[in-house]
Amino acid sequence: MQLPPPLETIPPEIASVEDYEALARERLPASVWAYLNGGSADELAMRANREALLRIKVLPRLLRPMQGAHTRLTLLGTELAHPVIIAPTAFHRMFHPEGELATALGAAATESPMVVSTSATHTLEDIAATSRTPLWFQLYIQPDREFTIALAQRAEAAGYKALVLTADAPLNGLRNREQRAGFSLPPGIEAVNMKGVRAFPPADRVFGSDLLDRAPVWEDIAWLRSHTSLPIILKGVLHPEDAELAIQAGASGIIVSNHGGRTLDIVPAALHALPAIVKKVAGRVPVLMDGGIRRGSDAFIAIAMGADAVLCGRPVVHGLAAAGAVGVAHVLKLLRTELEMTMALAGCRTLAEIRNASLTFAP
Ligand SMILES: Cc1cc2nc3c(=O)[nH]c(=O)nc-3n(C[C@H](O)[C@H](O)[C@H](O)COP(=O)(O)O)c2cc1C
Ligand SMILES: CC(C)CC(=O)C(=O)O
Repeated sequence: MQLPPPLETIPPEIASVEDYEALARERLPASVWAYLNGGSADELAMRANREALLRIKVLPRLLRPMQGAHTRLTLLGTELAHPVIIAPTAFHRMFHPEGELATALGAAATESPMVVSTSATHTLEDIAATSRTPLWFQLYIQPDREFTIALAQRAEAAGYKALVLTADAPLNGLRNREQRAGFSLPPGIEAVNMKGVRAFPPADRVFGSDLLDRAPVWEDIAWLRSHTSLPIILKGVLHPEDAELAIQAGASGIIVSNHGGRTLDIVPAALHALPAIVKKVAGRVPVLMDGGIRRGSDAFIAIAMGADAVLCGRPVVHGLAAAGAVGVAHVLKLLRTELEMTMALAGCRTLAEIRNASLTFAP
């Protein structure tokens, strides 16, 4: 697959993460862009993620001491320099020739943990060998359960620190934008870690298809736990009762997410679902959130509403498409710096102090 050369240096007028969007778009075929930036159906859930964040305002506190300010946190026993994590996104070689290896280098430059997708385009072992930051492996439980276990065990052997079990996509959402743009995977782009999986041919129906009949259920979490010692983080939780079931099933963490608005389109913004889940979980396991994080101040708001950390999806891929590892590093650096500036201007010395920040709603 031929892409125009990535930028070698970052133009000085690139001031914010969203400036990367235009640079990425120029470098990608229209159908690939539709896959990357689209949501499902009418893209209501995707837009809701942004709108929810834009409506929250922070009442800053004045004249507070800031000596020793930092963004460190400990998550599942690992100390992290900051709370911005790379969300799992599929097929990085479709956006840049070096694919996930470039993303992992960018992550290392900014001490950002990375969640590697089941549908990565480099082997999970090669990504681990390149990485210098904590890696988590995102797992889709496959209809072929034996294959799923083998994949999870490969991730454990390669040094991944957790499994992120994505539960909100037993089927792909209705990807109307992709359909209209005629998206299909370009030649040479494949989910290499899935080689050898027992294939179930695509069905022309939803109900009664093998995919749905073999879709994962709650019992699969206990089954997965019996085959791995890695902590399992459940991704895609929006209902507080599902957060409770996840904890009962032995999950070590929860990601509140609507999959960036790419699965069911009639769900709330992840941010709106967050407070009830935080209340239900009551500190028993970490609660993370993704969807619409485009500024360090968005991370601040999510943390003020109870998230322990956030994940960022599309902007990282925009950075990758525009400028490879350098672009990824720059996107993450912008988010980190903006988070620190927001904390400084709001009078919060630590992430714990953000929790007590006073929030209000935009009129
Ligand atoms: C191009 C793309 C590919 C994605 N692939 C995966 C995936 O393989 N596994 C997964 O759990 N989530 C996947 N997601 C969802 C992200 O992990 C994340 O939930 C979402 O992108 C967060 O929203 P944001 O893009 O607004 O930051 C993907 C998202 C995008 C945009
Ligand atoms: C391979 C896909 C199922 C990846 C995904 O989760 C997405 O595109 O949102």
